[in-house]
Amino acid sequence: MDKKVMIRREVKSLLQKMSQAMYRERSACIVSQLTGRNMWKVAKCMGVTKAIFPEVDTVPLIEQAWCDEKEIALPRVHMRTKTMAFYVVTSWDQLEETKYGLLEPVVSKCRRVDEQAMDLMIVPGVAFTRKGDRLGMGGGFYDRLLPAYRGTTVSLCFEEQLRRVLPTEDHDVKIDHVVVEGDESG
Ligand SMILES: Nc1nc2c(c(=O)[nH]1)N(C=O)[C@@H](CNc1ccc(C(=O)N[C@@H](CCC(=O)O)C(=O)O)cc1)CN2
Ligand SMILES: Nc1ncnc2c1ncn2[C@@H]1O[C@H](COP(=O)(O)OP(=O)(O)OP(=O)(O)O)[C@@H](O)[C@H]1O
Repeated sequence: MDKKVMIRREVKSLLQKMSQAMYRERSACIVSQLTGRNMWKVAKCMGVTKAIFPEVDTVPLIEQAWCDEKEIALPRVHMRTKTMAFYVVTSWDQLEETKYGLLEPVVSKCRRVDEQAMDLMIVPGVAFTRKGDRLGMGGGFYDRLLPAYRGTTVSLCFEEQLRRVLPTEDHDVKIDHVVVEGDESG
């Protein structure tokens, strides 16, 4: 079996054991590690996805951003071109479930924001290394987006998602910071 497919399965089955309550609690803890850091404090406009299990839950992150009066933008994917466009979201009713099981902005209710205008991109993934290698869901969306992006990138990582090594390809873009569960926040 393809190595990437195998790792995605492994990580999912490791995290599947977690209860919903635990998932929320552990995610909130990782999010607070991020919000304690300088990169969060200085960020004015951030890109983030509505997480899908086993990704770290981003609900507390989105609500903290609203609290802190930071702009938060979510992507809408274009499957045919494998590209994404980001829209500033200010309340949950601006999101809708789309055909890929994602929760995405309703274009008519939100303002489009260019990726160049964002200063912190929270990049989703299934597995990471401390060096910033990332294995995603497999669309290659972020590998296409990130070369043109100039701001900081960060990913949120449960212990079970951390790997010593991951298979990499030439097009893969490294993440600047991986916030690993349980690490000292600096
Ligand atoms: N929570 C979350 N949202 C995210 C991402 C993510 O990793 N996590 N993405 C990160 O990139 C983008 C969406 N990535 C996706 C990747 C694959 C498929 C998917 O369903 N693929 C099908 C084939 C679809 C097709 O080509 O027609 C499949 O794998 O069977 C959907 C979304 C944007 N939103
Ligand atoms: N910059 C790129 N240009 C063209 N094709 C790309 C690029 N990046 C990735 N791809 C293609 O997209 C597919 C998925 O790539 P990959 O497995 O690296 O995705 P991923 O990083 O796991 O997913 P995602 O970025 O959506 O979270 C592969 O077929 C890959 O060749």
